[in-house]
Amino acid sequence: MWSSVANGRPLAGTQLFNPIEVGELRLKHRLVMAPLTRLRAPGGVLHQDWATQYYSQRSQRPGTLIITEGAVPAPQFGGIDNAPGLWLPEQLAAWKQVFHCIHANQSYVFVQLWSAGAQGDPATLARDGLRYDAASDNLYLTPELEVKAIKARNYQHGLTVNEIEEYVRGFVRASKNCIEAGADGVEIHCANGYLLNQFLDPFSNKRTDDYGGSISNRARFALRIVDAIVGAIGASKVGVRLSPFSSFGAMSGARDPSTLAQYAYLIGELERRAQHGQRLAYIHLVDPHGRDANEFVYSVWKGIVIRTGGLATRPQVAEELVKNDRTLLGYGRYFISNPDLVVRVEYGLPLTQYDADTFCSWGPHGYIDYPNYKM
Ligand SMILES: Cc1cc2nc3c(=O)[nH]c(=O)nc-3n(C[C@H](O)[C@H](O)[C@H](O)COP(=O)(O)O)c2cc1C
Repeated sequence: MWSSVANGRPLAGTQLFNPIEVGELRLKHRLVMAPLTRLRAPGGVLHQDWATQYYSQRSQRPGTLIITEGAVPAPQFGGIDNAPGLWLPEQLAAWKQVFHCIHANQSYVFVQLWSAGAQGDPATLARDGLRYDAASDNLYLTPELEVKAIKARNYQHGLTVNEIEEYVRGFVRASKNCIEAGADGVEIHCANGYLLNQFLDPFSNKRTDDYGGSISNRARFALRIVDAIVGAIGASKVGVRLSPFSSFGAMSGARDPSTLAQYAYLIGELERRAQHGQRLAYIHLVDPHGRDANEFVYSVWKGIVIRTGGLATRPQVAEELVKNDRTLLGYGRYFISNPDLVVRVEYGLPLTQYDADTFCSWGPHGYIDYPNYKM
């Protein structure tokens, strides 16, 4: 039923399997489950049985850090049907079960906080009486989104300063909800072309106020959110995800000459806060194919770094990256199809190939029916 791909090189005995401290947590190894949207949460409520089983399977190795799929702090943050939410009691009750089963495995969980912005669906938002938010008015990421917005008469809306403050409050409320429900922390999603990335990128941010125009202004929204969440739950419970050189979601990536400066500034600001006693748990980078571009992070940021992208089939790259003593490795797609990925990477066991058609489909197939490796 499932096909497999060779893995090959066991990473047992490398630094990947040495324990490490991340915030207040002591992980037993450095292989992290990257955030993976599965869109199986109608009304924003995770399926009680499937979701607990899914996360329980993937946290089976004690001491693993799980970063959850992107979760939406409030309806206005979304526009993506079946993404889990963080505002209703029934949504939080379902999350509570998930956290409980991860902890029962002696593993840990950070919830990814997601705001789609212009990557939300303007028609879905219009159906629910919600704005189609972004950094700037009518500056569509793609011609397809423009057509959709016009058809739905829900034109792209650049956030006002008051609305920015509403978002900040929404992020804080959701972070507190996560901690109260038992999560170990939250990851702020500033990557992959979603709302906070849209503010960072000069292609999608043409604002002329305090939130646009200069590198420091474009970073202001992300830093406001970091500071507000840190004030609410503490720096050691907060991570930030960035994708500096990725063009996913129509972002500029390596095409814009200010990308390196933009992210060096933002990460430098996070390091400055760290040196004043507010060190975040980690910075999580989505690596582009030529991953060397992200090496600058180590000269700016002195805390924990997670590197994600294409590592499952390239164990030699993983081995090289993890030689750095403050690096953890994130695995995405192959964690979907290999619930026991940690042991497979450890011993170089074959990997089950993932089925992309079931990444965001409905039902338990491709979600909780991938098997452990049979020795
Ligand atoms: C089905 C799917 C869903 C994803 N959902 C998210 C998400 O919710 N948040 C996020 O930051 N990245 C998301 N990603 C990106 C992954 O976290 C990861 O960066 C990417 O898959 C590259 O890692 P990999 O090569 O190990 O798969 C998703 C990727 C896939 C394939």
